[in-house]
Amino acid sequence: MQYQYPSWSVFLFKRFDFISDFRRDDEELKLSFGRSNYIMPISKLPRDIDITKGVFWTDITLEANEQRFTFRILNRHLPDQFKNVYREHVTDWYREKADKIRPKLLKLYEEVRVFLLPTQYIRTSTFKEFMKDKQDIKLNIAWMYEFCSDDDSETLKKLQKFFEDPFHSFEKANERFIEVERKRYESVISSLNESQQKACIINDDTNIVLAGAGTGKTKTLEVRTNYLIQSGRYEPKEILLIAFGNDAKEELIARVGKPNKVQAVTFHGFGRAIVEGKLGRKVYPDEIAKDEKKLRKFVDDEVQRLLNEDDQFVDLTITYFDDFLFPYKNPFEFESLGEYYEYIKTNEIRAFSTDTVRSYEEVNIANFLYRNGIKFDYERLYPGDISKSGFPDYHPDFYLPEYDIYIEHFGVNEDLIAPKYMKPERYKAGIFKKRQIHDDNGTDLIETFSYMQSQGTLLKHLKEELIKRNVVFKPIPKDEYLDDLKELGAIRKLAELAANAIKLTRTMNHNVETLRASLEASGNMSLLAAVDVLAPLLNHYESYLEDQGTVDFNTMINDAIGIIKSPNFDCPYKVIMVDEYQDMSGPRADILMALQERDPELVIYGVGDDRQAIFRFTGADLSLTYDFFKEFGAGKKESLDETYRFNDKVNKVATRFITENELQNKKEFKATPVNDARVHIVKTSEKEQEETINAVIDWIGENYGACSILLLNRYLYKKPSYLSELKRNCKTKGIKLDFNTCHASKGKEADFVIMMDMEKGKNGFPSEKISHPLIEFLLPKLESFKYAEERRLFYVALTRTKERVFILSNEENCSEFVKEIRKYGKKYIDESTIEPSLLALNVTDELCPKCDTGRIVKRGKGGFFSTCSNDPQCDYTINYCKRCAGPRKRVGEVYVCMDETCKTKTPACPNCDGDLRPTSGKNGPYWGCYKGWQNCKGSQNWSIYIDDPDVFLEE
Ligand SMILES: Nc1ncnc2c1ncn2[C@@H]1O[C@H](COP(=O)(O)OP(=O)(O)OP(=O)(O)O)[C@@H](O)[C@H]1O
Repeated sequence: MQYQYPSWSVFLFKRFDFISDFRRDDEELKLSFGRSNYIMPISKLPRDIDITKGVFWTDITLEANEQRFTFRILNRHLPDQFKNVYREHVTDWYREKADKIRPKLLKLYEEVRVFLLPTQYIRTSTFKEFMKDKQDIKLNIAWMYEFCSDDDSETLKKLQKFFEDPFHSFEKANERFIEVERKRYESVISSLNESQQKACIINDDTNIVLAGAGTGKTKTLEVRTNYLIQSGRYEPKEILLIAFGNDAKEELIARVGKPNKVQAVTFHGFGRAIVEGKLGRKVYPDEIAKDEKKLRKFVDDEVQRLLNEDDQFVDLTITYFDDFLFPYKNPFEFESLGEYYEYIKTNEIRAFSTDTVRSYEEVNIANFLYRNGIKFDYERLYPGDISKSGFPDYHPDFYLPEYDIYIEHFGVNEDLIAPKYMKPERYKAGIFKKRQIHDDNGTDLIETFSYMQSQGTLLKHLKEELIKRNVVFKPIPKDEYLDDLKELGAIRKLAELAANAIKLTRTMNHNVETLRASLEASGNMSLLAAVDVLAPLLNHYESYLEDQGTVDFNTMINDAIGIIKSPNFDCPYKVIMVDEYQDMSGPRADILMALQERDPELVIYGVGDDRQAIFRFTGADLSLTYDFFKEFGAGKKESLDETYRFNDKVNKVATRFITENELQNKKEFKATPVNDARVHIVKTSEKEQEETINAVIDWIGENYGACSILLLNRYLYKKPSYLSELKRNCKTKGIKLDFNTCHASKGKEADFVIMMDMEKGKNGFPSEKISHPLIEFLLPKLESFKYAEERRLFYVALTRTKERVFILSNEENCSEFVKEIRKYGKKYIDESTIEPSLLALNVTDELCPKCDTGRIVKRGKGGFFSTCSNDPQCDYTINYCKRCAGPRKRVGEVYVCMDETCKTKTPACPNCDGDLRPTSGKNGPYWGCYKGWQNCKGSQNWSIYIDDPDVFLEE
């Protein structure tokens, strides 16, 4: 339709700017207004236009290509008609366009519909391939609906929705597929719950099922294997199951492999089979690669040989021990004196010549003096006058009797500030008092400081000071020093370290050169001394394997990767399923990646639990679980939501404990509710543990009858010597008792768990052993959360139970973990079902006021005095009233019992804080200090107290 002008208006064209022409020309609208011509692409124009009518004139606005064009016409010039004509031209254009596009879109919709049909699990790669040529499609097609039939409109709406978020539609399609499959294969998967069924059916390129203990991960693997075969998707020979250890493999074979005729292997076995397949002959892993003890012996023998025959190795070893005799930690890193004492005790930091040195730095000084043949006494009583100092007695750290020189080591920084837990103000005042004592008495004092140790100048400074005083250095011969190192156990530990480092260097695919290079690159220069000692041992190991014609697991895995990457390798598997995926290590993941690269169709499926990752010490890297998709490419993650093994009370304790570490999976699982607490802390002591285990077994026997018990220990060497007796005792009650380490208990379950030896320390739980910095360097990075790995191990141990866990707590040396779960309250933690042992009763809940972490332990038959549980490092003692064992306080020269009905007095030592006791000497009875054994000579005249009826006399 053309815009029709009124015939009379023509004359106006000559006087005003009027529309002289307005029509559509294919894709454009053409408008002549006044003397100007406008061409506007219809695709850029709005469907309608605005007109604003005035009394005589109408304003018409057109916008196209970001240009705005407004013109004014007389109302008589029929603006409405103009508007209609405009609308008609544009609508025609859209209609024609819709007619052209509609069939293409309907075809596209059909393609999408068929793609999303629930006939298969759509893999991420398939989805990406499908979307490859559709990435740029942005469907703005709402305008089309008016030109389509109702049916077509509905279809187009669905298509538009798909392109708004294709990934969502893809996920929905897979959900529909899962629903269809659940119904279709109900008979195959009905033993699983809903979340397990989902996890069973997913089949993306990469799949990870992460779930907590007892949620049926292995069961899901079992049923999934059956489902994949029953549904005809895969043949048994196309499926491979992989476990980490031999025990786990055997379990996988029994539960999953055999019933489905599917192969189950370990990673090492898999690598070996690939290598043997290629070579057409058997390869043999060497005994020293298979057996840790044999490797230790192998390395130990070589260390001994080198120390006897190779001077250069001897020098390297001695240099190594200058820095690494004991694991060093700066005293300022500790929170309390107790923590510092625990570090000394735990790491068995002691000097060659004496057992009593209190700090790491003092040990260093003692060993330096010893190595240089300088005689010394440690903490000998100072004989000079100390009366002005206010000290009851004074024991300088070191005294060199041949030279009459004293050495004091002060635990302070450059500003003479001690760590907080040392009461810095008092400590600083003490430094000045000690200096004053030496000044007053004219004795020679050498001072050393903590900050010197951190700066690496401690021994240099000491040496300079000693040389200034003409002290003669007579270094003990190397042989003698080596003997001392042997006696201290340091050479044995070096061989142990080397064996471990050789294993890890191989596992992590390092050699001496790459190790040195990465230490240098990361600025770990001090560790180069350790690598210098390691190098000849590692070379010996490698040439031994070569000479024997044998291999280790690292060779098998690396060779297997090489073969997989070679052109002729043909992988028979289409699905690889890994149990306990959280134990994955870098080289093992490399095998899977090499297979995946070879065949992009390969499905990788892992089931695991990040809470049960406890094998970092073998090279397992939890980041491979957290970053699963980053490593293997995009895929599907599922989790299981119900635990079948244990009740809600065990579940609550285990979940709360493990999720203290923010990084762990936070998911809560459903569990069967019970009313009472099912985690029991049983108070006992080291000496009474056997008795306590029997008490627990008796209680279980009486209350439950026939059942199974898993007795767990953090360490294999702590396996009870009386285990067979325990087993016999259990048998008579119809109870099956097994012993396991916590590590070996993974994957196992029993009605009851008894965790023995829960205590603090290097060989406690958590283990407070500081691992060597070289080992830490070789291992995958650990989260910074304190005891993260030990926490997971405790979680594994707790979650082996079906009914109850009994934690045997050595109260004299209480574990951090026990202290922590104690705080969960009576609803979850029970402490009264099993009676505490007698010695355990002596341990009070009171914390030591001196070191802050030890607990006060009542000692002596009547409990008349207490010590700190960090004894002997912490020397805190407190005496109670000798008559009633009540608290007392010092009043002048006597201690007075604060109990109003007792009020007994005990004479106090005038020289120290000890009690005086009736003593007989040459000249008859007198009051002598109890601390005579500590060289205190404090005494009082017998006659002073003898007539006072309140003074305690019995002894
Ligand atoms: N759907 C289910 N119904 C009943 N019992 C189940 C179900 N799923 C698993 N179980 C049972 O729960 C227990 C734990 O299962 P499974 O060993 O497969 O768990 P898991 O997750 O592998 O455990 P963990 O990680 O602690 O080794 C087994 O006794 C198993 O038979």
